[in-house]
Amino acid sequence: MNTYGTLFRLTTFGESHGPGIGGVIDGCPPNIELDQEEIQRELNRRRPGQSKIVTQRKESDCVEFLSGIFEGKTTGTPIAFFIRNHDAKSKDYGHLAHAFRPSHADYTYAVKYGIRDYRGGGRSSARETAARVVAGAIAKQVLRREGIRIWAYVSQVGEIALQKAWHELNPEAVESNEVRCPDAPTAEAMIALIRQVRKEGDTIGGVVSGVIEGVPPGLGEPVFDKLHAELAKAMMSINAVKGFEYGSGFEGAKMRGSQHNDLFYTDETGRIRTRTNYSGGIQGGISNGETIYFRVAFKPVATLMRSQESINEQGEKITIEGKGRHDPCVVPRAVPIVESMAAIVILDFLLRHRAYALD
Ligand SMILES: Cc1cc2nc3c(=O)[nH]c(=O)nc-3n(C[C@H](O)[C@H](O)[C@H](O)COP(=O)(O)O)c2cc1C
Ligand SMILES: C=C(O[C@@H]1CC(C(=O)O)=C[C@@H](OP(=O)(O)O)[C@H]1O)C(=O)O
Repeated sequence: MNTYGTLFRLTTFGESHGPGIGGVIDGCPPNIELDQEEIQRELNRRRPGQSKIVTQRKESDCVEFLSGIFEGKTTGTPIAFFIRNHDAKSKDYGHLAHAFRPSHADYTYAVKYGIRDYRGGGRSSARETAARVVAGAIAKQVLRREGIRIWAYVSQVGEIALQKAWHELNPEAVESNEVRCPDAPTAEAMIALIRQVRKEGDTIGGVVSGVIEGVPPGLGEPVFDKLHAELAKAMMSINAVKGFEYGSGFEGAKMRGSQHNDLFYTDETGRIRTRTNYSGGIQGGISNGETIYFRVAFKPVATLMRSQESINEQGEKITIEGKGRHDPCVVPRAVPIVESMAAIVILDFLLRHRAYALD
């Protein structure tokens, strides 16, 4: 479906080469003073054309709010918004009207619907994620009032992996370079690799790490809607995502219980804490009050600036030319998308948690 969330719900609409992209947020709490410039700043972090290592499509991505906000505050009614497309170059997609790009969504959309907007991949384009960033920026502002902070950063591009854990990093440094890795020497190496790959007409994958601090204990449902299950779904719903892990993740499979167990203690304020955090802040699908941290793996972008073998709608062998403006690596622009999806999930669970208490 085109809607996500239980109490804080986002519906998105639009295509990459249609008039624009937008959304409707239902269930946002009323009387929240919104900083609209901050929402625009978040969109600017995702915007195409923001640097030399991303797609060169030039969009201002200016968001226009149509409802749900009065005198700068949320009214509790649906918040509808629209972002107009200004720089779609649809002629770059003419050769794909009856052909399928390898590993994009052209074939699966054609087989599912029997009709597709081939221009820019239509609805399968990551342009849709602009709407998620608007909702995420609003959710983040609500969560900040609750002392919850969400941040993400690029921790890997190809084989270049940041060798520091989240707690050794300065979140303020994420925006200090165009790849969004908060460690300057690693960022430099990542940028050089993306430039090199782009020069070769190729693309490369990467990892975005996410951190959620200040989550109270008790968020999440115990069986199906486990907090980590919803985070996984939210992250896996982002274009080009191939993997999600939280806490010790796949590394945990190599460990023994005696190493992996997070031992409890009571701190000086009387709060129950754990000495280690292999659980990643979630036990039994419910937050335990420790920091939630996770990793999201993105594949290399499917559209290459070189020719590739493929087939057309008749199943005949063809060669697809590399054309248009594409990201050589998605992770620099995926950082605000990951933060946004995390914020939407956490706010939704916070509202669900509050619904348990009547006073
Ligand atoms: C921020 C971002 C930017 C992307 N840019 C491109 C792009 O320029 N070209 C492209 O072919 N795919 C791009 N993608 C990936 C496609 O949208 C994605 O591969 C496609 O929808 C097929 O879905 P799947 O890879 O999840 O199976 C991007 C993804 C993200 C998250
Ligand atoms: C437009 C955006 O990124 C696009 C994401 C995308 C894809 O296939 O996902 C392919 C390219 O689309 P187009 O060729 O139509 O410009 C990117 O530029 C955006 O993120 O706003």
